[in-house]
Amino acid sequence: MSEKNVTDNYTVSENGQELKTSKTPFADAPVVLSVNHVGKSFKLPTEQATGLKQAFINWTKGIKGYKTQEVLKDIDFQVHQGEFFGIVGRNGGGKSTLLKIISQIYYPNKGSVSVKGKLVPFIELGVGFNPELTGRENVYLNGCLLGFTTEEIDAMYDDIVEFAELEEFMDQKLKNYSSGMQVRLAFSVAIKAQGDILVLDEVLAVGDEAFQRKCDDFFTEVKKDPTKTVILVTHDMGSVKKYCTNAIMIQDGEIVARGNTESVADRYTLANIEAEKKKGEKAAAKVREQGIYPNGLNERCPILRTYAESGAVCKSSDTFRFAVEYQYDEPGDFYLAIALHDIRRGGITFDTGAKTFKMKEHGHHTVHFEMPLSLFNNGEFRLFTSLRTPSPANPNNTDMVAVAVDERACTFVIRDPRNWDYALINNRVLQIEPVGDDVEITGKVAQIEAQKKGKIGVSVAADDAAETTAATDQAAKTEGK
Ligand SMILES: Nc1ncnc2c1ncn2[C@@H]1O[C@H](COP(=O)(O)OP(=O)(O)OP(=O)(O)O)[C@@H](O)[C@H]1O
Repeated sequence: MSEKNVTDNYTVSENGQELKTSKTPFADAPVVLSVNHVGKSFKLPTEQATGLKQAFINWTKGIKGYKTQEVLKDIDFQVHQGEFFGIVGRNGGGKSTLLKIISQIYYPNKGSVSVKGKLVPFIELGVGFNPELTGRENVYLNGCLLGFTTEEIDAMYDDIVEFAELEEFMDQKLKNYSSGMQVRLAFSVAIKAQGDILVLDEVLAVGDEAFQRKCDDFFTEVKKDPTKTVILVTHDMGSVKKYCTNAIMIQDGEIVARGNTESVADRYTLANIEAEKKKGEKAAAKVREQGIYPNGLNERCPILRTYAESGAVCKSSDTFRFAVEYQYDEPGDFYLAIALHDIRRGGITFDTGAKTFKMKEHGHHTVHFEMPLSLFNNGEFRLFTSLRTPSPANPNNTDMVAVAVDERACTFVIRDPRNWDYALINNRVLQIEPVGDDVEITGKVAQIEAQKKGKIGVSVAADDAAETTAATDQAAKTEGK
């Protein structure tokens, strides 16, 4: 794996292959967090000695009674002032451990961390809060633990309470708060405290929809402030792309991708898809060996899974190829129906219909399909396949025998710099035409039109993907919420 100095260039590298490099706009800002070759391991107990005699026997046999788990291996990166820095990775990769080391909750076994400025962590709920104290007392206690003076907390108190929307509850004991209210208070203290570096584990930043919207607005604002630095651990690639200026991906305690947020997000999505595929293969093997049927399958159809045969991160110009593996031994007609689910927006975007694909082969078989993606804007999609037989009561209808869900469904994403993110269908394939002469088509759509008519030979630049009017932006924002 080759990596460039993140202070000068963004680099995503995997198996020695550089994916993308560009100059970071924060390269000239001072470094506020430096994580230098950090390593961390934990001792996990294996055999416990029940007494001195056993301890002695274990010692003579060289049995230590614990094994060492290396959770972080040589983590090395820097964060500049003003950056919104994302840390992504699959479960158990070591992200929380890294945040705890950055926040001085854990010490590293090797390497060092240096922080310039006041660092405010929000990584473990309940730390610094006492259920027996009131909301007001807890704000002061927590502020004090974060290193603020009483005068400083006085100055930010109203802001914290207003953001948490807990004005009427501040004199109640924390133990009487709902869990959502506790999260809101803790989160508000963290983000409204006048720190320089905010360290956030996004998993904790939950709340109702209205509160999430406020957090969303806060992130958008803080991103514009060149004096504030945010370190965010998240599993949501939408947040990474929306807020982060730079990101790393941690896998098995190592940085496997760093830099450009798009590339890091794609790397993470691919890792998830790969892991899902492996789980699907394992489950299929288990069915064959042990006759255990996973969710959606049964003894009539013990195998049904859909998997990508082309890359799972696609462009609009790609044709997505996928396969469906099934086992069905009963005589008679049977069909495959395929539905396309839009993960981000919800809902079924497309359905082949129950009787479109009649299968010719019984037994254990794999069939292959392809689907052009030219219609869609950027998004995340999932293909669900069901195996169906004609309904005995009405042969025009079908009954579902089995359905491929969970890791047996197939996920793919469309990421194309020419596309917009918020609308489903791209404006190279669908346009609304004005009737009459009182509307002029301008901007990107006019360029596409002119291109189609052969008036201009240039292609639409990637930057145009960002071109949108304030009105449509607002509409999309409202829709998204
Ligand atoms: N105090 C501890 N003692 C022993 N093992 C620990 C401790 N803290 C973390 N681990 C182990 O370290 C590994 C990484 O955990 P960590 O919580 O850092 O991962 P993560 O990437 O944050 O995961 P997630 O996305 O699920 O939050 C796990 O195997 C976990 O069991």
